[in-house]
Amino acid sequence: MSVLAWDDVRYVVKTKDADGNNTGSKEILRGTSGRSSSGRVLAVLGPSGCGKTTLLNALSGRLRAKRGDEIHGRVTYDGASLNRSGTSAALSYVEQEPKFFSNLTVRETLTLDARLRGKSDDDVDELVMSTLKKMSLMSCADTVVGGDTGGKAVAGISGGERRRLAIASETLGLGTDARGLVVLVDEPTSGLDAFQADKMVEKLVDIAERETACVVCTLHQPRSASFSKVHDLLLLASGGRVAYLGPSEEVVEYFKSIGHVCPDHFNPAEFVIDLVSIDVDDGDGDERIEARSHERVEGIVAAWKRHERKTKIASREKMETLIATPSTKAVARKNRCGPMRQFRLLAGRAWRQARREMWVNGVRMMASIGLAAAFGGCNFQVGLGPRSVKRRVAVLMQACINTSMLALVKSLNGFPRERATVRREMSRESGGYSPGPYFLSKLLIETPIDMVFPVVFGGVMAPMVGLNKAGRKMFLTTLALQSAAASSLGLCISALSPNSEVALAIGPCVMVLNIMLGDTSGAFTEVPDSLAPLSKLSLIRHAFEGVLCSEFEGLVFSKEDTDAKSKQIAKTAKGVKKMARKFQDGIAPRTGEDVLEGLGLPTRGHATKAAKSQVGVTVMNIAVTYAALVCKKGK
Ligand SMILES: Nc1ncnc2c1ncn2[C@@H]1O[C@H](COP(=O)(O)OP(=O)(O)OP(=O)(O)O)[C@@H](O)[C@H]1O
Repeated sequence: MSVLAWDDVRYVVKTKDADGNNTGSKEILRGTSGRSSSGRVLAVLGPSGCGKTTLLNALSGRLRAKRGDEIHGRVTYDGASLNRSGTSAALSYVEQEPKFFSNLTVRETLTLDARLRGKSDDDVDELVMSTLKKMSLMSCADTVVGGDTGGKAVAGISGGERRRLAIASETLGLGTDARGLVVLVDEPTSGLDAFQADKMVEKLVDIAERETACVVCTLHQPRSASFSKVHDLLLLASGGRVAYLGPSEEVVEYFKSIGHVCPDHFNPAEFVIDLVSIDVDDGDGDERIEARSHERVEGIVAAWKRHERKTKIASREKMETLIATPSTKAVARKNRCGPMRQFRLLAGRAWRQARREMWVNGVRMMASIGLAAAFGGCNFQVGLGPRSVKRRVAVLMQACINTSMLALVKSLNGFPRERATVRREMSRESGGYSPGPYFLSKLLIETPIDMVFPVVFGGVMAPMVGLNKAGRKMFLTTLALQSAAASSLGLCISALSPNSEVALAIGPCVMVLNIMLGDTSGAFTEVPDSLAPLSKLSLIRHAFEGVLCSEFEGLVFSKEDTDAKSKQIAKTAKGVKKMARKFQDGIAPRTGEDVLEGLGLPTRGHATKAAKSQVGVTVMNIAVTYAALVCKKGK
């Protein structure tokens, strides 16, 4: 038998008021100790806010101390520190609200997990099938999981099925591992009806017994039938103080021995939770009720300390014996596949996810065509007269901004939500994957799809406006590259931001700065000399220069404007004369090269250079995103 033990786990956080001022500190766990044995389920029970989830996070090594917080204590498995590499146990953590890729079916999700754990193709089908059966997921095996992974929210499996899938996904195939298995499950029954909750507890007991795993789960108000199924119980009072730790069947007897008798036909779980709960004075003036419940809880905690002290010598001897026994399972084995295989598997998932989001892509396509029609309609056939220069420049700038904004918002909106799922998977000790294969597969699948929309937008708009046909190919290429550059900026901001709200707040501001620094030609704004070096980082600048050059190179202007608006102006003799004079005096440009010269841009081959700069900015953003993913892996 193996033992998961934790000793004197303390967690103190700095507290702040609503205005962010320090108000002191709060001791969430005040030295919690306990143990759980392999092949058994330990249920952590206690009133709301007593620290059950915090304890589970501490056991899994997920508790992250912010500045000023304190974490102490030791968690061991068979005497070796649990959260160090080379421990003799695989650790699986099942979150309260598990997140998955929404468009994959239950079977596909488990198949990918099995493959990421390095199972051979021959074993995968059998393993997935047996897991589906064991976790009662056969009826929904081919239903999409659902939820929201960044595209649109998808209807999928029920809450209970989702929880069972999470447990299956985290423990898949680990029973065949040479190491021990620790499964930590946070609130597996919350939100389920009593029958489903009972079934869930049965599954946990089954995993513990079949896989000889240490299963530790937090439970909310289990009904008597569920309570009788778990092997051991850890009852916590406020501050994570232990009120009982031992076999669940002995809890009633123990409390009887300290003067708290469970009435007949009463759910023992409810009885013990009530005993350690504080009856808060609800303002009816009877403060004695609250004082009495405080007194009762303090008495129970003190009684447990005395009881523990009495039994300590015996239990310590037992523990030392266990630690001294060399574990037959103490063979650390890396349970994952190589980066190339990870890449292939994750690219397959990214493609499936994207393919099944065709509805969203259809909407994006309609929006691109609609916007192009609006742009084209407002600037219909600008002609080749002197006035068309200004209109061309304006339309090109608008196209760059529109393309950038759409791509930026898409990645700001989607990536942080996808990261929540990916973070869970990456941090898995077994069957996890590295940021590199994930990120590369995402880029290779999604970027080409994202580039289609600006090409459609430009392809519809350009002939409507009457843009230069000779430069059309380069114009569309620049817009496509711009979409990739803006999307990479969105990924970068999302990866550096702590959450999607921060990313969505910062993203548009960064884009506005890009726009401000993007017009070095002075067509719309002047960039001060001091900020000129920064403008090299502006993705709008490179796109704008690219589309200007592709548009104006080789263009020859006519003497007169032929569009309706210009004809209207030309009706006045004064207007006609003014325009003709400008053209003769050489003030109005005669060729596109004149325009480019006037804007301070090279007259030949600059569009290709600008495209290279766009690629440079994109690569830089991707590199920063990758570095952030590596640094924040598992956080
Ligand atoms: N970072 C934090 N800063 C301040 N207080 C915190 C922090 N994390 C947790 N708490 C507080 O610590 C207490 C324990 O939280 P925890 O989520 O572990 O309780 P719980 O027993 O799981 O509750 P529930 O059963 O309601 O889910 C709560 O009062 C919570 O508000």
